[in-house]
Amino acid sequence: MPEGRSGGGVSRPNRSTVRIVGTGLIGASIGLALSHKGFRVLLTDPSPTAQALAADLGAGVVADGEPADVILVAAPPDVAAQVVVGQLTRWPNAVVADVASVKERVADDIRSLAEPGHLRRYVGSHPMAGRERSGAVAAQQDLFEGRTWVICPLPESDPEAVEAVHELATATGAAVTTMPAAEHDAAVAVVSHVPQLAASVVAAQLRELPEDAIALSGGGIRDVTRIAASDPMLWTQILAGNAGAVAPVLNRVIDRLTTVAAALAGLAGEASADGSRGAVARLISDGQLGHARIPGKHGAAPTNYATVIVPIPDEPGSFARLFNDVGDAGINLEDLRMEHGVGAMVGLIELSVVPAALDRLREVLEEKGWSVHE
Ligand SMILES: NC(=O)C1=CN([C@@H]2O[C@H](COP(=O)(O)OP(=O)(O)OC[C@H]3O[C@@H](n4cnc5c(N)ncnc54)[C@H](O)[C@@H]3O)[C@@H](O)[C@H]2O)C=CC1
Ligand SMILES: O=C(O)C(=O)Cc1ccc(O)cc1
Repeated sequence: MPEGRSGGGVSRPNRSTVRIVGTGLIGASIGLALSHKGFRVLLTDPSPTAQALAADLGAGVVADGEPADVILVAAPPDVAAQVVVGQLTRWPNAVVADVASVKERVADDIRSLAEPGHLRRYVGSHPMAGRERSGAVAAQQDLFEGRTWVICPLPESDPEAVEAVHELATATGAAVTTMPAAEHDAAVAVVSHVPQLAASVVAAQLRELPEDAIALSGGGIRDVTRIAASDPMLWTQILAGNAGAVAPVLNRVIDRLTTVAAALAGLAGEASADGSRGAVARLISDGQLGHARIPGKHGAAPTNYATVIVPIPDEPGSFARLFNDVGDAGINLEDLRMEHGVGAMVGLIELSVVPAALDRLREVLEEKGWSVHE
């Protein structure tokens, strides 16, 4: 799509070569997925080590001077706009997209830095998949499989450019949805940014806990705090970049917690207890209703899977034996979780299947000598 050609005359770009700028967790994961699908992937990162590592892991090749049809900027949010503008300027025929977790701030910065004529080649985007770890070493080829990838075009974005980014996102296995940047930012404030703060504040309570208290940690605290292991630098940038949308949601959370804290103080005898149990129950019940709305795999309607818990010995080959036994019986595992047993060398594997497969799963496992718990 050469600069200066606009309107109906824009030709369909050749999308076979993709450049990824920023080869950390997300950049390298995209590179792995697209390389696997036969795209030629070029890698660029200001850190020579990050760039070489991504190439070594199979995310693409380092080829700085070679042009690409589409450039995906997977740099940290606070430099994303400036990197996008640099790429739009350096490669006048390329579509340029970013994958930053915040969209309105990045779009505003691009608009103020870029030449207006370049904006038609820019498309904002955000894969709703990630990990609590950084760098190419944590990259996964299937990271985007079945996850949502949001595209936030500018009003100026050329439909061909949007289509090019749509095609790449789809090639990673993601399901694409399109929405304005402001709507995206309001949504991720609730489904991603406040959850990060909630995980961090709960995990922070563990810092001073005595060893024998921390030893009681089970599935609940692990589930609620998994993303507390995230990178503080990245998350400071994300939260600062979406501060306007996050602050009001956080205030609503604080209001609800304040109500429950007052109710519990009442029940503890420090104040009036009238209505206290109702306030506590309302919060837990509203949480239940909200939780039930989280979509299932591949964005499908929420599904209640049936689960069994299987203790496995902490020794080489146990996992493989269990999975082979399930696989040989033709049973599809929908999900699995593992907890480490306390005080014994066992792991507790929670296997999730569709309810109709539960009896067969239980039967097969017992036949093969596994003990099975509900
Ligand atoms: N971590 C996550 O779970 C998700 C992150 N994102 C977004 O993806 C982007 C990248 O995040 P991660 O891969 O997690 O971070 P990361 O820290 O793993 O990788 C970032 C990479 O960008 C490079 N970089 C730094 N400055 C640069 C510059 N000026 N130009 C080009 N590259 C530069 C770094 O050397 C590093 O290799 C961020 O914008 C983030 O908001 C989107 C979805 C999920
Ligand atoms: O680890 C998880 O479950 C996540 O949800 C990670 C994540 C982090 C940042 C994003 O912008 C999108 C997804």
